[in-house]
Amino acid sequence: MGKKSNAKKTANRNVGPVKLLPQTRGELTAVVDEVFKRCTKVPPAVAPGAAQEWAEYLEIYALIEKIRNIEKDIQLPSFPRKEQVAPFMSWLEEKKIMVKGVEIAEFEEQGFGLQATEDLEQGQVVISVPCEAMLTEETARKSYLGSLIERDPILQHMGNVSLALHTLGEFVNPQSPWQPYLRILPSSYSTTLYFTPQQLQMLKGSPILEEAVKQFRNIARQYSYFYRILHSLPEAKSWPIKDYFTYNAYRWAVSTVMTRQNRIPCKGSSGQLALIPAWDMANHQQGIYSTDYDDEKNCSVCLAQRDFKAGDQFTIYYSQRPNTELFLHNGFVYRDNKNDSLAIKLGVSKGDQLHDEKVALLSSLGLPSAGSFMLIPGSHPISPGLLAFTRIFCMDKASLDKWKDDGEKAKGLLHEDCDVGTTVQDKTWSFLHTRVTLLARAYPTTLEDDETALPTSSGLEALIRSQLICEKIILRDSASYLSTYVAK
Ligand SMILES: C[S@@+](CC[C@H](N)C(=O)[O-])C[C@H]1O[C@@H](n2cnc3c(N)ncnc32)[C@H](O)[C@@H]1O
Repeated sequence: MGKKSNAKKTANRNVGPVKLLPQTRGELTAVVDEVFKRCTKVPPAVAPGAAQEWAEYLEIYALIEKIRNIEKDIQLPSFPRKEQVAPFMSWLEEKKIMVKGVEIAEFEEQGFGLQATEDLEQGQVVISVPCEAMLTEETARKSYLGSLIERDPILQHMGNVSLALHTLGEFVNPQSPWQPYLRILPSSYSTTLYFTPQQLQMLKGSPILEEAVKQFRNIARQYSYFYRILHSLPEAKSWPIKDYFTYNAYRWAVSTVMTRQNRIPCKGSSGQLALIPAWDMANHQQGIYSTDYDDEKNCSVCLAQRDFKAGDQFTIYYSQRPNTELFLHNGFVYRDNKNDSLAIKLGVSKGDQLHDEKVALLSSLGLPSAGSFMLIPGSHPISPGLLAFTRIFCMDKASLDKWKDDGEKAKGLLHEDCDVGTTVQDKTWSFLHTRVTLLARAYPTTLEDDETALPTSSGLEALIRSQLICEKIILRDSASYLSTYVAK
């Protein structure tokens, strides 16, 4: 949760990177090549099953562990986090970053955050950050990595990857103007990139598992791809990033960007990703979005989302993310998340005799023929999209004919009180009930197991248990809601 402090380590910014012996470098390059080969192989025509994906993940994980072991002496500079607060505050002034009425403080498992030093009124400007102080896709292009970013297809199209390399490139460059900002960042994260296979296995049953495996593979691929570039490109020889580019360093940079990035407007385009110093010290709380961009002054502005009393934690509202996304992209879970949901994967089979009719009716409602449909917390757990999909999925030819030609009438399928006839409706409830029951059974632990274990868990285990509890509560409430219809 962005919390790990490196307070016990001593600052070693004058220590240069450790050079590997030629033989060790050769050994490392061979393992990196193997990771690259495995992560870039053309996927088979038929998607591999979960068991095969897991087996491949374990193989790539073992190779990455080998790499981490060879690279273990090449460490990023580390700085005791608390000691960076004073220099960071001076740097904010120098860069004309305005921070009024809040200061940096520690908030247990949330890591660093902001604390109100005076009463703040809703709508009051608390932080404003000029664009020139941020790390952005544009500053990445202007940095020493610019020539690579200009011609590399991945860096051209993936702003987050280019920002991650830029962040690492500046962190290992003692001359970087962003040093006081980069030194105050967490040294480790709770994103799934830091999970062991045993910890990932605890997520069995959760839709997060498949996504986390994909994410791990993507980052392993990117690491091996950039390793090969940085060790073959002639101009990279003098780049500070080259000697520090390890799997651990890349994972850190990717997690930094993943957990802190924001999109800011950019003339003539849809915007660009940025790391916004000081604003990104605020933790998340359910509420209203209160970050704005002042085009005239070219700065990001953060307003108080509500009244805060002196001493309160000053929080912002990140976005409408369900916990599965907060878990995957931000490394935390928000209990009582009003925007929570749990995805059920459904699709109309190509072999279904009514496939074309069903797909046509689904698309008239803007629904896909296959994809993720949501269960939501609360008294009506079947989201409109899930309800309409399942109704159409369960229709026979006569029902489909009845609904197909009138787009307006078809919209009624999104509403629970719409009369679709008892046969279709009964099938719908029964299908959903069975599905929800099966999903709940796919987890190796029960809701009670996780609730009992949570108070004595800590770190990543506590994070995983919290997520499992949120998912299982949605499933439990959905099953109980559906059973009232199925029992009738
Ligand atoms: C933009 S940073 C906020 C500052 C961060 N806490 C730090 O120590 O630098 C976002 C990260 O803060 C943590 N965080 C934010 N809001 C949280 C919350 N409500 N509960 C737990 N962790 C939270 C998560 O680790 C998240 O990835």
